[in-house]
Parts: sequence; C-alpha cells; structure tokens
Amino acid sequence: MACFLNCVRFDVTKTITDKPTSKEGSVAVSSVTCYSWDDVEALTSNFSRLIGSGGYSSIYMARLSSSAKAAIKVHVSSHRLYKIFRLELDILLRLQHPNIVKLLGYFDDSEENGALLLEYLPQGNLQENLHSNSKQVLPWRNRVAIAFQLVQAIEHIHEKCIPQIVHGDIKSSNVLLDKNFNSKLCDFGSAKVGFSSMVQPSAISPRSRHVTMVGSPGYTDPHYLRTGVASKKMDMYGFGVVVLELISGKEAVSAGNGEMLVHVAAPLMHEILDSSIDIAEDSVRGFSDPRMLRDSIDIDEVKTMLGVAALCISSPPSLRPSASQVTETLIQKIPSLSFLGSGKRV
Ligand SMILES: Nc1ncnc2c1ncn2[C@@H]1O[C@H](COP(=O)(O)OP(=O)(O)OP(=O)(O)O)[C@@H](O)[C@H]1O
Repeated sequence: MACFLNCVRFDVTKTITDKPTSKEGSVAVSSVTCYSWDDVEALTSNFSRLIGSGGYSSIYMARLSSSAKAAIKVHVSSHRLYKIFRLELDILLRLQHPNIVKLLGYFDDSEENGALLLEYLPQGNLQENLHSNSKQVLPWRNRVAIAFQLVQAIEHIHEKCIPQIVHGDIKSSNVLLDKNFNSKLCDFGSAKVGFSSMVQPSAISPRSRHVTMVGSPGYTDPHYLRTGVASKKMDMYGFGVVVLELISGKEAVSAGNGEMLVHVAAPLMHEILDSSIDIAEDSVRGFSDPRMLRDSIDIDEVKTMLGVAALCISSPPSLRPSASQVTETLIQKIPSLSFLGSGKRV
C-alpha cells in the first residue's frame, strides 16, 4: 500500500498538535504522529502478534523501540467502515484524560483504510479480567477503583470537553487495564458528538425507517431500544451494567443460558430502590462475586455500588444520575478510594 498524502515515515516524526478547550478553561494538548502503511507494517513486524479483535478492527502489538510497546488498531478496509475510523480518530485527537486510551499516531489513506496507534494496555480488557478463568481474581478495591476511573472518563466526555461526546458503547470489553489495573476507556467508533444531552440517531434511513443500532447485547439502554433516541443517559445505563459485572463477577449476558445480568439483578435493584428496606447483608453477599475473599469485601461499599447501579439501570433516563453525580457519590461514600491518591479524583 502506498504512502498517502501528508503521511511521513516514523523516523521523520511529524506531529499534529490539537488544542481543544475544555469547559474548565484548561487546554487539552495531544501530539500525534502520522504514519505511512510501510511504517505500520514495520511497527507490527508484519502484523505478527494479534492482541485483540472487534466488529470493525483487528488490534496488533507494535514496537516503537526495543522497550516501548504500543497497540495498532487496524480498521477493516471498507469505504463504509472508513467513516467509523475517521470518527474514532477525530474524537481521540480531541481527548486527553488519564482514564481514556491515549492516541499516539495514525495511518489514514483518506479513502478506506485507517489504523490507530494507541498506548498499549498490558492487562487487556476488563471483560477478560472478570470472566476468564486464566486471569487472577480482581480484588474488591481494584473493582471499586476501576468503576471510579471509568465514571471519571465518562464525566470528561459528557461534561468537560467541547463538543460533548456520548460514547454509545460502554461495556467491559471497552475498558482496558494498565499494568497497575487502572482503567482506560477505549473504542469511540459508536460515539455521537456535538450536542447537549439528546440526539436522534443519525443513521435512520428515510426509506426504511430502519435504525442502525449502537450498543452491545446486555448493555443497551431499553429506552434507547424503544425510542431510538441516544443520550448521555445511555452511557450511564452501560456504566450501571459494568458496575453489576464488577460486583457479581457475572457476564452481562450469560454464556451458559443467555440470561441478562440486568434481569438477574432486577429483584435486588428493586429492593435497593425501595428506600423503606435496608438491604440485608446476606442479599449483598449472595450477589457478590464468590471468588472474592469474604474479608476483602466491604459490605457498605458494595451497597453504595449497588445503589449506583440501581439508579443507572432501573430508573427512567431523566432520573438516572449524571457521571459527575456518581463521581461525587463515590468520593463521599467509599473511603477506600483514598488509596488512589488524594481520595478525590485521580
Ligand atoms: N490499546 C490497547 N491495548 C491492549 N489491548 C487493546 C488495545 N485496544 C484494543 N485492545 C484489545 O482489542 C479489543 C477490541 O478493541 P476495540 O473495542 O477497540 O475494537 P472494535 O473493533 O472497536 O470492537 P467492537 O466490536 O467492540 O466495536 C479490546 O477489547 C482489547 O482486548
């Protein structure tokens, strides 16, 4: 494949500096390198190590030097899917946050081929870490930290960058973990950009009225499925499901019987939202991941997390909390978050 337009070789670094302003008046700056296809082949040693795959892409290990690793997300070659690549590239160029995967560079032929060079997250995605037998059991305090960091990433895209962004596909396989199990949100290929709170889906065909769905089974907001209206609150629904996964260790959709976690959790969620009942410790323990050490779980923290999940998934969208409300709740009610540093935001 030829080297296109303004792409340069990786040994002649060309950086693009993007400076979107945030609501808080701070300036996000990202320096990103543009690569040729030859560079992509060289960085991946001819695509020798596949580290992940999704509906639209394959992700390969890349080596920037003998010690520095990265990941290259190569989008499926297609004129239609090129738009998804461009969307993800344009969004990642705007974002700089410790809990959002960092864009290091990209390849773009301006027609149908694109690749993103991303920071490498060695612990893989949260779904594998929670549900694969080959992984060590995540302790409770890591689970709380992952939820806290994820909601801060969501808060950033919803409330702190301009234009605001709805991710559109919050799920555990889109949460990556670094060597210390800090979480980073990835995969902005389903995102919606540039509106205040609600937007009609852009992909409604005028002839068929067919709505192109975003979201994944087990995580998709039923309100979105009914109305086709995407909003920040659909991200909060996905976040609620991830919190249930973190607490229970169960998959969003059971690989065994196909049952959805939100259905399994529904009776407990109703109990929690009924403020006249103080939920029993046995119910909390009964729902919690049995692989976690009994003594490592703080029942009050689990109750707080269950309460957050209940508000995110059981309420109508207008009553669901915003990401900043969840962040504040977690800071106030979960003292163990102090191990992240100041006890406030990381
Ligand atoms: N930067 C990275 N570091 C390590 N692994 C990664 C990285 N990016 C992606 N992966 C792995 O690849 C998987 C798929 O990535 P991603 O979700 O971005 O692809 P996708 O094609 O957009 O998938 P989807 O089908 O969810 O749309 C992730 O779940 C993860 O296991």
